[in-house]
Amino acid sequence: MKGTIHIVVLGKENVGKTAIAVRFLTGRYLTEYAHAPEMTYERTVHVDGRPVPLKITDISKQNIEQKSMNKEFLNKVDGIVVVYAINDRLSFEFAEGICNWLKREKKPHAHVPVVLLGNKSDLSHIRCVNSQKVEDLQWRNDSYLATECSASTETVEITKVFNVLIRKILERRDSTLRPPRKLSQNPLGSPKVIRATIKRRFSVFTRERTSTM
Ligand SMILES: Nc1nc2c(ncn2[C@@H]2O[C@H](COP(=O)(O)OP(=O)(O)OP(=O)(O)O)[C@@H](O)[C@H]2O)c(=O)[nH]1
Repeated sequence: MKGTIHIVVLGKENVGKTAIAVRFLTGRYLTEYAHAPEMTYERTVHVDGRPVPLKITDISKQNIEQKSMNKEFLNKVDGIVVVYAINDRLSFEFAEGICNWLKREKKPHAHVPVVLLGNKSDLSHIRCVNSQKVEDLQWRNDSYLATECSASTETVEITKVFNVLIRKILERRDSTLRPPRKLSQNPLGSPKVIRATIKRRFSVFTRERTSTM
């Protein structure tokens, strides 16, 4: 569909990538999900009352490694969610590895926003990754955000995260579509500015002349 936003969800196996995508798109949690190297879901969602055609691709670990060879991959995505589970240290290290890879590879696409999302926050009693949660969901460096959620217990937090990401993508897209600002007809500026500049220049001569008298 024209104007479709494409978000990819990356991360180690079993961290809840499918659960997060399904939770956001349907509001439901199913406990067991089919394990596939790559799943794509398409749906129109509404953000701030605006209909947004959305495609979410959930990519498994072995497929990410293949994708990293593919230089075209980042050209085609609008936003990235990197998921780890807060009770799985290795999944966090894997997610960090993806973020570092993205930093290196996406240099020409530095505007692609990335969310680092710690899932399974309902398992905080067996947490082994420090909390990354930020209540206000503020972007760092304008294109990076880290927070946590639980696909098993609630929809609100996941919806917030995706909405913040979609808003950021739309903002970027709208600003590139906006026509360039009209430059002033006169390269020197408006008549008022020109008059003020001339007056300033002449006042120097007047002062110099009076001081020699
Ligand atoms: N406690 C808890 N379990 C979760 C949560 N999200 C997902 N799970 C469970 O974690 C397991 C893996 O979830 P998936 O969504 O299949 O994970 P995935 O990352 O897509 O896994 P792959 O398809 O193997 O890459 C399932 O048994 C889910 O029920 C969560 O927020 N809390």
